[in-house]
Amino acid sequence: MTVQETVKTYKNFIGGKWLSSSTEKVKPSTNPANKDEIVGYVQISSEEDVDQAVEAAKLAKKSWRKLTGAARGNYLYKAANIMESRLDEIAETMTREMGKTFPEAKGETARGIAILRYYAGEGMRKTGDVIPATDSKALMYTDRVPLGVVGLITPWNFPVAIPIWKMAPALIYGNTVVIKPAEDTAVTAVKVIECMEEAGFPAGVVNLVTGRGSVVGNRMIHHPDINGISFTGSNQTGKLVAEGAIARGAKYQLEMGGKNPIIIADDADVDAAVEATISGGLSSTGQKCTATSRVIVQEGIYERFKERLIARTKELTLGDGMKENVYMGPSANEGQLNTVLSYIEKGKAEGATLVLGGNRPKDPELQNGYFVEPTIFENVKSDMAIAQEEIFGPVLALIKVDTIQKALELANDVSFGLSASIFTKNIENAFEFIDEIDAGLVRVNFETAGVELQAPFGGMKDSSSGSREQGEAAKEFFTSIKTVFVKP
Ligand SMILES: NC(=O)C1=CN([C@@H]2O[C@H](COP(=O)(O)OP(=O)(O)OC[C@H]3O[C@@H](n4cnc5c(N)ncnc54)[C@H](O)[C@@H]3O)[C@@H](O)[C@H]2O)C=CC1
Ligand SMILES: O=C(O)CCC(=O)C(=O)O
Repeated sequence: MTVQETVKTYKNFIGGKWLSSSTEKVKPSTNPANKDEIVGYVQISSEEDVDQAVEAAKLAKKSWRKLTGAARGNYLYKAANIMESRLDEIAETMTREMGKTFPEAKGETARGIAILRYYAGEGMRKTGDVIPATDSKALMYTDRVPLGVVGLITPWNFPVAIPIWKMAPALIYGNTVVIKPAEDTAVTAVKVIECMEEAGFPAGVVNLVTGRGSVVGNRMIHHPDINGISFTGSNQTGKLVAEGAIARGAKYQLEMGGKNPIIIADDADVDAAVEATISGGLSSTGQKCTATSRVIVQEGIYERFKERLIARTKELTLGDGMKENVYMGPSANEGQLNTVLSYIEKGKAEGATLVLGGNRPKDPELQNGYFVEPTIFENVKSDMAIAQEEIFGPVLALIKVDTIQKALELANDVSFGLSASIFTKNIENAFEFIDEIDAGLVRVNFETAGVELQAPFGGMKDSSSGSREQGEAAKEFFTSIKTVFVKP
């Protein structure tokens, strides 16, 4: 391919060095708001590049593990400070690479910095317990030890937060890392790794290899020296990660899709419920695994809620996320746009009523990007594809119900179980919802999206492999427990 000289080429980071792939091939990472704009070129790496990165991580693991937690934490603190000094630049790269608005990208980068600091502090916290032994002279205790080399496969929808919420706990608990970011957001990932390089992490502790999932990701799944794999992305790829990891006895962790319900009870605060539905369903162009998509509304409030939702959604500005006052950017890539458009067609074909949007916008300024209008359907039945399958786009499906019991039943009538929310002033309804809902993240009078970095995050049913990320829960995946018995 012809490479534009003025656009920077970004390399892999292996064993503390920036290296071109053995394929000598690069690919452009483009702006979904303007597909002619190339943000940077990234390496199309080979299996050999992965092998080299794993070898570097293997070589580094002993001395990294031997450092104290506090010493490892200092590297994370330094990386956080460096990232903070580059916050706007990294956020701008994120907006240009995947389309979310600049304020959202800044918020996410700030979240990445906070995650680094949270786990830096974790280096000073306890790694085990003393347990009474049956022998009164013996000391019995547990200690958390690292897995060794961990492979991290990350998606494009949170190009800073997800890589960091996997890397930071992996590193603080003493693992070395090989990360493969999504191709669409590889430049942003490189910039995060640059901050870690500048923080002075020893060579081989952090390695980055960019490229195709089917090559780089696949090699990571099957590499005999990768002791654990943490993955976020589609259910389809998640299954491959699980199968490959089980086949060779490696530990794995999957965070996958969602089809998240919000229940609006008759007694809900309509304005608050509408704002939460918009924020949960349409911010980041609906491209969050925690995004709201099934909007289950009790009949007494239905018309008021619907009218207000439509009116507020009409006010949202669609456009290039770098422009001021834009609420919603484009879909992150052409495939994603086509997926969203095909679900809109399916919704119409299945008999749901389109009440807003449903098309690509007509604005001439938006013709060169992957834009789609915020879309609302009503008369949606729970078994329709738009109510069952993850769309990952700005599409809301309104389902009318007569009772809260019916709302709860429908909220659970889906194969996913990531997040769920209810808007109600009735405490009994709220607690019944908390009790009954099959979801890993449960909200009352708050949107379905957004996570707290210090709390466990993960889903039930098809949304995850059952493990939890973030907060203290990350320790479960990134460490093994040694039970020690010492007899003098
Ligand atoms: N849970 C979440 O946060 C996410 C969910 N998705 C869902 O997945 C759909 C498709 O998006 P994609 O980007 O195609 O997801 P994906 O699952 O293909 O990509 C996620 C990561 O897996 C890698 N990958 C792809 N194929 C692989 C393979 N054979 N072996 C190992 N790694 C592989 C990708 O390169 C990327 O780094 C979206 O429409 C959405 O429904 C996508 C991204 C994030
Ligand atoms: O809602 C969030 O902030 C995180 C969502 C998430 O983890 C994802 O979409 O992959």
